[in-house]
Amino acid sequence: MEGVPPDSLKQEPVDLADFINLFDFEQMAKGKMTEMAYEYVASGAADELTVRWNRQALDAIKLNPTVLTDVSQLDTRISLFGQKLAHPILIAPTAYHKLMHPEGELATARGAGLASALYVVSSFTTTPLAEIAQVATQPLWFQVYVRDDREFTRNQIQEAEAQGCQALCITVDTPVPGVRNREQRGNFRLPAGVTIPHMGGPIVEKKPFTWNDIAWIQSFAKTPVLLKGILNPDDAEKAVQAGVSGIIVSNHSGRNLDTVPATIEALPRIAERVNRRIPVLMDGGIRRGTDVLKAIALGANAVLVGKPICFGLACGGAEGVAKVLQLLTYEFELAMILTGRATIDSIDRSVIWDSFRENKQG
Ligand SMILES: Cc1cc2nc3c(=O)[nH]c(=O)nc-3n(C[C@H](O)[C@H](O)[C@H](O)COP(=O)(O)O)c2cc1C
Ligand SMILES: CC(C)CC(=O)C(=O)O
Repeated sequence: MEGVPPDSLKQEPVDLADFINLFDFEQMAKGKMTEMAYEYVASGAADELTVRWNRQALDAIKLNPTVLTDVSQLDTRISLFGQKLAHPILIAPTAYHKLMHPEGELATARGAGLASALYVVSSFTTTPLAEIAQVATQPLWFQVYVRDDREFTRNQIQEAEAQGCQALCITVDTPVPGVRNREQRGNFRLPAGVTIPHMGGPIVEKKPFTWNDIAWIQSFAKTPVLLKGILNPDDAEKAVQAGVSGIIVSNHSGRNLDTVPATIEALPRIAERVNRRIPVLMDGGIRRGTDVLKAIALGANAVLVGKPICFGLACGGAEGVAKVLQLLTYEFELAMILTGRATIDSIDRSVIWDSFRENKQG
């Protein structure tokens, strides 16, 4: 697959009306991407146990609806760091969008605009931020992979802020990439002509990446700093103490350290520890409107979606990305109506069926 130009992607048009849920996109994307690109996106680390657990744990949670409440004024809006968002579903940072569609990140940004979604641009973007910013109509945030070279990192962050990115997500769960057997078997290589203008090169260093680096970034960052990839409540507490603006509970879609728990399992104890001092976001396996509702009920202020966006992009460019987000927001609205929750604030723990109590009462 080495040297495959992006225009070799199979770009016959598909009818997006055929897609009725997020799982449909993965099926279709398989036929639309090179095998190397598909394996890169679809795979997880090692035995992919955490990939499976992300979904299984969400599926295992039951809902406890309230009937006959007035949901005529449904309101999905949220506010994060003073930024007003139409709904709590964000585009997670994912690398190399030109592997998925010739228009790459430009199509993603247009799709985000069509679906009123905030887009977190990966530092492995294959399109310069300056070009993405020109087509974006919704807020952009920037995800940062911190390199050993501090000057490089400082310039990368300052450039992102200069291009209008409104927050920084520092990824803390990838000092080195995980054991990615499927990626190895697929002999992953960036095709000729596809570049990563904000990264300079792959993550090769075994970094002494610590809380000192976070303090250093905070010393010059002008926008809110979030830590992406927190699973341990003690780390969440350290993040609050370090004065970061927010955290993202994430296991990187099970792509880094296999056998860590599902994010929906880690979320409640992290939310409890943080106790609303800073926003807590979450990603990993969100595919259904009910998943969004469950995450918010268990303490998330917002969720991010990764793989389905990549598959939507592969299937239909900007419209594919938009369709993924529109299906998910629509399902989320239905979940709110059907559980009797008219606002995001009203989605609390009481919407989760308490199986434990049920068992005790026999
Ligand atoms: C193909 C792919 C590329 C990714 N690239 C990045 C990246 O560049 N930076 C990052 O912080 N996370 C990256 N992630 C992780 C996502 O930001 C996010 O944590 C995860 O995909 C969410 O889970 P989901 O895909 O099950 O929705 C990537 C994930 C995928 C699937
Ligand atoms: C280049 C990779 C490290 C990007 C990433 O985070 C991923 O593939 O999960």
